[in-house]
Amino acid sequence: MKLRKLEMELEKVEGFAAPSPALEQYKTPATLAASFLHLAFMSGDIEDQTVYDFGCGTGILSVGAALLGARKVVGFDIDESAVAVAEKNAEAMGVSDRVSFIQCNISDVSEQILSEKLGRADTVVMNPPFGAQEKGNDRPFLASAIQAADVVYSIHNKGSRAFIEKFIKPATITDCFKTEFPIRKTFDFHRKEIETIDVEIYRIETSGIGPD
Ligand SMILES: C[S@@+](CC[C@H](N)C(=O)[O-])C[C@H]1O[C@@H](n2cnc3c(N)ncnc32)[C@H](O)[C@@H]1O
Repeated sequence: MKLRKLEMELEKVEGFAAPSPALEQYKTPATLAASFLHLAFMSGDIEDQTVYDFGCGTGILSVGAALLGARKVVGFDIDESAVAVAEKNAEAMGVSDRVSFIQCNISDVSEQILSEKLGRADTVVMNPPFGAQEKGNDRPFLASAIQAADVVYSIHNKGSRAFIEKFIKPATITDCFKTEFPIRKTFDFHRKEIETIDVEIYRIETSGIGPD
């Protein structure tokens, strides 16, 4: 599927009914979600692959991965109500045969892999909390992602490279793409209708690190 078509499809994905600031529930805009997934697709990390979406929210990245030909997609989110919307989105977008969702804390995913409930994926895609509400909220996402798949795509605040490089060792960053994230006014503390922040998309190779 071409980038523009994917973007148009992802515009149809419903967002959070009552977003939580503590969980940093910002839906990734369709333009950014489409270009993020397209990057992964062009590197051969989506089509025919098993893809996990960490902090899936209402499922925009899960649905997009399925539209780009992922064999199987599993989205994980701590918020039951977000998972319920994600399930409806997958159904409405005609991909529910290949996409499922699990309500859990992301820190518990490697335990589930260890207990073989899940197994490892080929690729993790994620737009984790940036730690704007509580510093370090992105850490459990990175820690679980490098255990869960061979390749990880993750969106972070501009200037995160040194921290990520150190945190994920012995996994390595293979690519970093700079882009913008337009965040619509979602919470009372947001002053502008749209606040655009500079972000970086990282591609990480884990060389098969798995749960200990
Ligand atoms: C920035 S939103 C991204 C949502 C969605 N992936 C998207 O791209 O639109 C981050 C998501 O992480 C989820 N989240 C936050 N902390 C979590 C945790 N400890 N375990 C699982 N999910 C968590 C939130 O509920 C939220 O849906």
